[in-house]
Amino acid sequence: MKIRDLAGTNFPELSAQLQGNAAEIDIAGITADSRQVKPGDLFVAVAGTKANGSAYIADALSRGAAAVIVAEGSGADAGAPVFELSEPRRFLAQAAARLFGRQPETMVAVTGTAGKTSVASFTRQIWAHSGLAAAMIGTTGVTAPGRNDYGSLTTPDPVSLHKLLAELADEGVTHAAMEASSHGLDQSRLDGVRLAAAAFTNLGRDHMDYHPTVEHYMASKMRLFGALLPKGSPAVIFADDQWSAEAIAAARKAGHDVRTVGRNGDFISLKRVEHFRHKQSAEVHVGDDIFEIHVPLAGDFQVANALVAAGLAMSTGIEAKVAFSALEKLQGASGRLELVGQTKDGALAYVDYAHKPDALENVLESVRPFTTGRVIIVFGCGGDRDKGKRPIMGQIAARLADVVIVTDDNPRSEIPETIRSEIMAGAKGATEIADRAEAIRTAVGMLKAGDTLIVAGKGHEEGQTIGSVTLPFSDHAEVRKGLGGL
Ligand SMILES: CC(=O)N[C@H]1[C@@H](OP(=O)(O)OP(=O)(O)OC[C@H]2O[C@@H](n3ccc(=O)[nH]c3=O)[C@H](O)[C@@H]2O)O[C@H](CO)[C@@H](O)[C@@H]1O[C@H](C)C(=O)N[C@@H](C)C(=O)N[C@H](CCC(=O)O)C(=O)O
Ligand SMILES: Nc1ncnc2c1ncn2[C@@H]1O[C@H](COP(=O)(O)OP(=O)(O)OP(=O)(O)O)[C@@H](O)[C@H]1O
Ligand SMILES: N[C@H](CCC[C@H](N)C(=O)O)C(=O)O
Ligand SMILES: [Mg+2]
Repeated sequence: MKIRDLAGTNFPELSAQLQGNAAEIDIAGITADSRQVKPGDLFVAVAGTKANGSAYIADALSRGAAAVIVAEGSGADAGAPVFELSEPRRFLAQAAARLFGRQPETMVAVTGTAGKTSVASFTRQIWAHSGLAAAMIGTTGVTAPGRNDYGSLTTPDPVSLHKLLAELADEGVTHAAMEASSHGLDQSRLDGVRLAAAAFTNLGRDHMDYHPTVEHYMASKMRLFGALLPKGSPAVIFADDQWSAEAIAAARKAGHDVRTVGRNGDFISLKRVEHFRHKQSAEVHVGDDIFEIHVPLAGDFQVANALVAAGLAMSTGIEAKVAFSALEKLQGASGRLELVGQTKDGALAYVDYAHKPDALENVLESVRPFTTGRVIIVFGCGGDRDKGKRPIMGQIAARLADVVIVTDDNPRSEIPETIRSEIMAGAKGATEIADRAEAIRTAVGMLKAGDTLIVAGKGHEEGQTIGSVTLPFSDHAEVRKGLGGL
């Protein structure tokens, strides 16, 4: 594709720089990583958290880059076609969309602190139940007919994303639900994706290592409505969160068709919920129609996630009745309050992905009503991530669980003892067991009739990252091993 076609009408500042032969430069591919440049590629130099791509222009050119885009004011002149743009990240995403040129026809995205993976997965399942070829892209990777690929980021980088979307479209996938992380939104990873609808679940403390303030965090999430969703499209918003009003205001300001769900919702209005051990039933109203819905999953929050997913499916043409009947067969996303097994006398062992305060609080509160014995929790906090959440999570665990075991969860480059001691500072009476396998073994060994164990923080993850090495590790496997002897 010619560089002038990549610039299109969206980037007049680039078109203006493409004088004479420059406009005719052929672009074979695109990348923001100089190490990935192949002859004929366009290298887009972006400023990151660790490095600045503009330091790698010479590297990109030496590998055969046909042209380079840099941030305004970088003033790079390496004797090659180098063009300046005010928003190179936005260009990267839009240009990747143009180069790959196709995506599943109907795409939706969901943002929020907790529930994104679950909502994306449930939306895919509702579509699939309706006979559509549907995919989801998120923390657990890519799930589509004939595909179950592990992915490293919740929201992939734009070049990988558009390559993937083109592949999915070629495989016949017509519907795709994706997670929009705040990093992804802030870094314009989703710019260029054509969205039919978008959703917001909730906002709580997360990623405070990346966002300077909670307002910045919320504003990043609201880019989904303000910058990405085409004006007038359905914006499905969970109405019972303390940040719902803000999300509704942002979506209205952007001119969207706001559809609220939940107890305070007017699109899907939740009237009554009954929680059982492994499922919940609820009465919901949609206009004048009344439905009884059944969600075969534990955790109060799963009803909220199911309503957001139903709202998204209904916003893409699925009938309410069909969406709600699909909920009865929902499978939870891997490692989201997932019942892994039980002891002979019926104590339950769950694996969960709560790795932030609100999620931990929610999950502990969710299991209390059906726990006649003790609630036992095993968890840790990741290294190189928000340090402030550690004592808060310690306090929540100490307040809501009867037995707390603090252990390691991806210490990465930090000293594991330090992370644990920061959690322990808030967790009065907790026990510290560094080795996660031993911590799980110990907790499973404690289980008596009526108890519930939650191993939180890693969910679907299959490794433990210590330093820069990731060793194979699975909470599921360790829980099963422990239960094997009981
Ligand atoms: C903090 C963060 O989000 N970093 C992401 C970001 O990297 P960055 O732009 O900061 O990169 P950088 O290392 O500073 O380098 C700047 C630029 O120089 C380039 N470079 C660098 C070296 C070189 O030799 N040549 C070169 O061209 C890099 O390719 C990059 O384009 O963009 C990269 C490409 O898109 C991501 O891989 C990278 O994710 C890192 C690995 C990461 O851990 N991200 C996590 C925190 C994340 O994004 N998480 C969210 C939320 C998770 C959730 O809660 O669900 C997610 O969506 O996964
Ligand atoms: N609607 C919700 N409200 C509060 N907590 C929730 C909600 N949904 C899920 N959780 C909790 O958060 C954990 C992660 O859920 P899920 O993976 O669906 O969210 P996510 O937004 O994708 O998270 P992440 O950003 O880590 O990928 C669950 O294991 C559960 O503990
Ligand atoms: N996407 C999140 C997941 C954290 C999961 C937890 N196990 C940890 O390592 O902190 C992150 O990378 O911050
Ligand atoms: Mg997720």
